[in-house]
Amino acid sequence: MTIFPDKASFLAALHNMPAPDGTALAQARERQAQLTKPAGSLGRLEDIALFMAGWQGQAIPTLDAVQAVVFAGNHGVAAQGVSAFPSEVTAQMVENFRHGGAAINALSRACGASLSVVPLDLEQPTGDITVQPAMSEAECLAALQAGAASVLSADLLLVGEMGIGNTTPAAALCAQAFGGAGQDWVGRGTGIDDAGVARKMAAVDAALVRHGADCVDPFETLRRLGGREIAAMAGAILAARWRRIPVLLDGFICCAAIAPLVVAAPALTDHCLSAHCSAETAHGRLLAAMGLEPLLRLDLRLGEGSGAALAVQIVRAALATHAEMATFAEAQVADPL
Ligand SMILES: Cc1cc2ncn([C@H]3O[C@H](COP(=O)(O)O)[C@@H](O)[C@H]3O)c2cc1C
Ligand SMILES: O=C(O)c1cccnc1
Repeated sequence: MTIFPDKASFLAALHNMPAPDGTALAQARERQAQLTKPAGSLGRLEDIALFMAGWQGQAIPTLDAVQAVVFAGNHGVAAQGVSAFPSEVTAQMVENFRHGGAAINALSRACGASLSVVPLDLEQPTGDITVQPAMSEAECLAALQAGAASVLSADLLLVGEMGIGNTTPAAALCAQAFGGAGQDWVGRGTGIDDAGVARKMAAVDAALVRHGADCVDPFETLRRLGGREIAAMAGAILAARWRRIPVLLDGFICCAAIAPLVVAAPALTDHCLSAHCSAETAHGRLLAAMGLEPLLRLDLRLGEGSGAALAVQIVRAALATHAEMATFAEAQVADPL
C-alpha cells in the first residue's frame, strides 16, 4: 500500500491524523475504576492500559504481536569524522542483526517481539548535510515509503535504527525543530573524543547555515538534514498512526526523526510512548521539548530499538494488571467510601 506517493500526501497524512477510540477508552477507564486497588495506585501502568485500549480500540487491550523494526542507512556527513566507528559498520551490523547476534536480537527475543531489519541503500550514503541536502525529493519519499510499508499488523510497534554517523543529522534535526545550535544538541554518540565532538558541533552548525532557511516544512527538513533510516522511522511512525498501532519510541535518533513532524503537528506523539531517556546528552532535552516522559532511565546509548524492547515489559505488566485483576464486586472487597 502506497501511503505517501508524494510530498503532499505525506503532509496531508500528518495534518489530519486519526484519534484514539473514545468508546474503548471510556470502557477501559470504567474498568480501571473497578479494579481492587486505590484509584490511581498503579500510576503510569494505568495510563498505559488506557493508552493501549484507546489505540487498539478494545477495552481490554492485548499484546500478542509486537513488531520491532530496525532501519539502517549510511551518512555522507560521516566523512567529516563525526563518529568513533567507520561507515562499513552499518552493513556489518545489518548482517549481525540477520544472524541474531546484536543487542536488539537478544532484547527482542527477551520481550517476545518479532524483528524486521530494513537496510536502505547502504552502498549509497546520503549527501553530506554540511554542503548539500541529505536526499533528493524522490529519495526521501522512497525512505518514508519504505518505513510505512514495513509496518505489519501489530499490537505494538518498536522503532529503531542503525546508521554510523546518525547522531549528527539527529542533532541537526533537533536544532532546526526546537532552536539552538550544535553545542545544544550534540553528544558523544558511539563515544567520540572531544575533538570529534567539536567537529560534530561544527558540522551541525554548517548544516543549519546551509539549509535552515529552506526547511519550510517537515518533509524538507527531513530531506535536507535527515537520512534514509531517519525518514523511514518517521514514515513508519506516521503509518502506524493511520493504522492505530501504538508505538514505543526508542532513543535520541528515533525521537529526532519525528522532531520536525511534532513541531508541525504536536498530536503526532499521541499514539507514542517514550520508552527511555538515553545517555546521549540531548535526549532528555528533546523529550522535554516534545512533552514526553520516558518510562525508563537505564543510561543506554545504543539505539537499534533497544530501549523500546525493554519497555515492552512494562507495557506487558500494565496490560496484565488491567486484564487479570479482580473487580471490587468479583473479589467481594469493599468499595471506596
Ligand atoms: C557496533 C555498533 C552497534 C550499534 N548499534 C547501534 N549503534 C548506534 O550508533 C550509531 C550512532 O552513533 P554515531 O553518530 O556516533 O555513529 C548508530 O548506528 C546507532 O544506531 C551502534 C554503533 C556501533 C559502532
Ligand atoms: O540514544 C540513542 O538511541 C543513541 C545514542 C548514541 C548512539 N546511538 C544511539
